[in-house]
Order: sequence, then C-alpha cells, then structure tokens
Amino acid sequence: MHLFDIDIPNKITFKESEVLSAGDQLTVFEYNGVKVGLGICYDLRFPEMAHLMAKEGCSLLIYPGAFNMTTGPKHWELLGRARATDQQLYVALVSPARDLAAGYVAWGHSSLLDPWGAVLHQLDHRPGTLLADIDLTTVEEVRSQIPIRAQRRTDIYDTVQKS
Ligand SMILES: NC(=O)CCC(=O)C(=O)O
Repeated sequence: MHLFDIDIPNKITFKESEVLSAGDQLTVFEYNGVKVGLGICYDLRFPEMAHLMAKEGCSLLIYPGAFNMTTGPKHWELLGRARATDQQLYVALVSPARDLAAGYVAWGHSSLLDPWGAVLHQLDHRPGTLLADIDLTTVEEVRSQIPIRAQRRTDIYDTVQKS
C-alpha cells in the first residue's frame, strides 16, 4: 500500500515509486476462522492501516518485509511490537534471511509478537523456520482487560477508510 521512498544520507536511499505502484485497498482474509490482515514491509510504519484492519476484525496481522541494515536494527521489532500493542493482536513479521552479497541486504529476524506486545519468537539473520501456535483467547483477554477499543475518543478523532 505504501511505497518505500526514503533518503537517509550516507546510509540508504530508496525510491520504490520509480518502479512500483501503490496498492489502493486493504487486504483482509479469513483463514481457519481467523481474520488476517496483510501489509507489506513499509506498511508496518503506518498505524492507521493496522487500525483499520483490526477494525475489520483481524486477530493477526502478517507483514512480509525486508527491512534494511540501517532501519532494521532500530525499527523492525519496535514497530512490530507497537502494532501488536496498539491493536491488541498478534503480528507476524516475515523477512528473508540476510545475504551480504545481495544488492539489498535484509535485516532478517522474522518475529512473532503477541497482543501484549511481547516477542513470542524471533529468528536471527540466518535462514530458518518459525512454527508457532497462537492462542486467540489472549486477543480477547487483552482487549477486555485494557479496553482501549471502546475508549477511543471518536467524538474528537477517528480513523476511517475512504475506499
Ligand atoms: N521495502 C521496504 O518497504 C523496506 C522498508 C524498510 O526498510 C523500512 O525501514 O521501512
């Protein structure tokens, strides 16, 4: 949905908009009775998008992504935990392993974050498989114990889907 156009001098400059077009709709699907929202990479930085997918009933957000060696160590896990905590759901971050010979070097560290914002599982930069069960009662538990969904001041602010 969001194109990765950034410029961090002497570190990384990227302009996805030169070669890609942005998506224009949310992707939400049901799998085994679980509503899942899908974002790609840079989308992880946009809490409004995660919020709209949560509003559509998602209990799990999946972000395939390849953060880089500058932003990866600083933001990959932090943003995953932030989205999980904000929306009180599971977040799966799925990265390619690191290949130092590649033109674009990925941070790696595929992760599973729980609705408390805790890191349940995390791989390192090497190839690996992460297989985990998720307990959906934790989503309901956190949402009832910390009821921010009902406490939003929609009389003052709101996040709405336009198309
Ligand atoms: N291709 C991407 O969207 C990479 C996103 C990224 O590295 C970031 O820091 O954001």
